[in-house]
Amino acid sequence: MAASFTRDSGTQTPTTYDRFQELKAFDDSKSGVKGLVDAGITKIPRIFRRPKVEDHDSVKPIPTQFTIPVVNHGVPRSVLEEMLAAARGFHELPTEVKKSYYTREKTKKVIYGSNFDLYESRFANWRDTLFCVMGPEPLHPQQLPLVCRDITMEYSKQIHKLGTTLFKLLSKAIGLTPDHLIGLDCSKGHCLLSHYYPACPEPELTLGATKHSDPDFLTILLQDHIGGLQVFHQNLWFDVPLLPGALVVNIGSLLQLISNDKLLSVEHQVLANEKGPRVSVACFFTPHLYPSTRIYGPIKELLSKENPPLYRETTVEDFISYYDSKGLDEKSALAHFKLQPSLSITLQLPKDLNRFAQGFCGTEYIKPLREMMQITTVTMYLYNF
Ligand SMILES: O=C(O)CCC(=O)C(=O)O
Ligand SMILES: [Fe+2]
Repeated sequence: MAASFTRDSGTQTPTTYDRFQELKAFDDSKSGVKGLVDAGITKIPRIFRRPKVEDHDSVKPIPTQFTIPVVNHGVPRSVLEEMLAAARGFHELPTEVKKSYYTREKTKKVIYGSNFDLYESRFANWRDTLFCVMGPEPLHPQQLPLVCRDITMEYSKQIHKLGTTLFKLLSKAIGLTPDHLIGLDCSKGHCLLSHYYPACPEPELTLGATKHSDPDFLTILLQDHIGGLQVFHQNLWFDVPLLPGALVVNIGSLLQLISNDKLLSVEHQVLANEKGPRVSVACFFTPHLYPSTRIYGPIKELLSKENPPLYRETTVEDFISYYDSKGLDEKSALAHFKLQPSLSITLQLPKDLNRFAQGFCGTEYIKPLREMMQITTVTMYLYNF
């Protein structure tokens, strides 16, 4: 029995409850957050309650100097509208139909679920998702639910083309040849996540999506007219303005890593809302959808004496499993891959080697030192005089 401890949001009163059992009951229902809303709940279950944080209150409208650049994307408006309608159509199918796609098995290409990190996260998000792996192996259309089949294939094709163009522009923007990022397989794998954020009876107590940066190269996001997407910039939350027909493009943390911080990923969250449902469709360009032996690290052509590597190299598997192990949490996973300057410490040891033997300089000493200074490498010079 995994009883855990939580704080009753708003009241600071500690309460204990069997969180695991509640998560499992929700998971076993296979009907997602929409199932709860359809059942007529008027209070959100405890598993969705977020701990109180201050930055939630500091939402500011975007000042003029933070306007988001707008460019022509070339995807017909009708394709965007049909994709949103079909995503909504799927989530509004009878639960019995959706259940056949409900799984936590990550190897499936079409997955309906709620909170991929349900058992790892500190609180569950108020949203359900249909996840479809679209490339590099073309998905067989028959695997898609009929209600969104044709438009998903078309949308995927158009967005993949747009993504390829963006990778060429981004390569040039950071001083590489146009095909450099594509040569690193940045556009090779892509998936679509059709999110559904049902109307929430207590929106201020939870979130549609917890603060995170996307663990991919690039995300192209289509959202409907409801709003709620916010980006974290200079320690403040900013609403992403709703621009009908626009697609939001976010740099993911893997592109930040390989560009050695020339391109920065953006932390974002989605507020829960009373007026939903809100629908969005995110396209992730990511290498974790197919077997890859590539090692990703800062691109050599971007490095110099003045620009040393800021991140260590990683396999795709390690990168994704680190994200998966901690869920869509509020800490940046990229910090885990950051190289820390190594530090040399000179210790003058007393002649009496007994002190050494007693652990003056043993692991008991080094471990807290590492933690305190957050360093990964300690070089020690031992003197004996
Ligand atoms: O629904 C949105 O606007 C954002 C979705 C998102 O952040 C994601 O899929 O990673
Ligand atoms: Fe995201």
